[in-house]
Amino acid sequence: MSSLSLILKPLSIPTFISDNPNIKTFIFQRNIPPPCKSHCHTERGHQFDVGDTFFRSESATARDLGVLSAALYRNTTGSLRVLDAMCGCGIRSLRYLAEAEADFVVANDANENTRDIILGNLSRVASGSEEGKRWEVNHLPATRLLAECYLRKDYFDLIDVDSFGSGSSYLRVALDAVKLGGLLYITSTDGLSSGGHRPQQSLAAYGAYVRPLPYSNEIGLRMLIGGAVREASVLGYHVVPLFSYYSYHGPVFRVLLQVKRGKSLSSRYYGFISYCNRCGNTRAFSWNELGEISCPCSTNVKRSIVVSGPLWTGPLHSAPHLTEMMSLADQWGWFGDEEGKNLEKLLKQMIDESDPKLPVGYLNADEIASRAKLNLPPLSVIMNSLHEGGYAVSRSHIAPNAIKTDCPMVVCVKIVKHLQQAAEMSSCH
Ligand SMILES: C[S@@+](CC[C@H](N)C(=O)[O-])C[C@H]1O[C@@H](n2cnc3c(N)ncnc32)[C@H](O)[C@@H]1O
Repeated sequence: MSSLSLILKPLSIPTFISDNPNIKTFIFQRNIPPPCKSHCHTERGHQFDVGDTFFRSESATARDLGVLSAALYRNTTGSLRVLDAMCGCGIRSLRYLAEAEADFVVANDANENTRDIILGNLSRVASGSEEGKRWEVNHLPATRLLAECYLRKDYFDLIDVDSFGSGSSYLRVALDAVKLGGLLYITSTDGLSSGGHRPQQSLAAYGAYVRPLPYSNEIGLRMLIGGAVREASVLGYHVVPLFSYYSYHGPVFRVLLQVKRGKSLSSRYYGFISYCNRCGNTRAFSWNELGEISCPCSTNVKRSIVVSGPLWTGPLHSAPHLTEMMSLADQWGWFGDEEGKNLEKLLKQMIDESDPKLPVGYLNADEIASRAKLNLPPLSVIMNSLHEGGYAVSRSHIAPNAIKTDCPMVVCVKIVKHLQQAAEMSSCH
């Protein structure tokens, strides 16, 4: 220990910050949370330092969703070991420890320069210390860390992979290292592939040939889940999406999957999606029907139908899981402020989207308007009419200016025209 730190020892001033590594060690050994040093942020009441690490405050919602699910998992199973494979400044690890009360968290980031920032932030969790073995910090490439965990049979309840790009190269190793019944929180930021602009890339990453469809951001989620379904199936597992979340900041596609024993490559929820440019009809179908793709409206199938797949065609969320997330967030008092209201709205929309009658995709208001050749009334008015007509309908959390419905586009266009006529007639009277 340096003479300087010896001099400072009796003072043990928590507000003292020094670049001298000996003094820093002294502070950590006493488990006194050092104050935030630079680039301070606060999220859900936790103050933390981001330094020069990669951090986006816009990802707070994705972190909220992960923490709620982790806490629910812990409440159900009684334990929670988390591997935060790409932790940046360690904010997720901190929140899994403090809010979800994880028993143990591995905070990993390949970039060694993040170490001091992560250590500083995790030491803010009152009962945590590296020595106390409630958390540890690593700097390995995520694939290597996950493979080593698997080889040691050190399985985790929750593996969070907050990667850049398609994220597909982490799927197999993450599936290997997660417990059966455990959770995988995976990411893609590959908006070009979901838009259908790089079908070769989506084929390489997820085994799905994706072409441009009007609900590309939902396709991004289905592509990611489909890739996980395929990888899980190789290992004899299947995955169930507990929620799927799209954020236009990035864009970022995030999916929380529960991993279970038994294969799931059945045609029920894994197949192809076709969209007819002529009538706007979307259809999900299995590989058995690949030879007979058609649309009732179409005379020239080849020209007017776009097909993508294979992808996940099943539910994007589990409504019971989302309902539990809602009540936990409410119990934690999260819905009080502006940010909380947005989260509450998001969870409600996701629950509405989980109606099993709702098909794949959504109808964009602009597309309905251009097919009807008129300005649309508010979406809430259209949704009421669709409800009255006996159709299932909800908003989409993915596209604010769209609706999900089992009403075919042609019928929807007729309803909109009818609404317009009714509005014109009532204005004449
Ligand atoms: C999107 S950021 C993580 C943000 C963080 N999870 C959060 O919520 O603030 C991705 C992080 O992964 C790290 N990274 C990139 N490639 C990696 C790899 N192959 N293995 C582990 N970490 C990696 C980067 O250094 C970066 O900090």
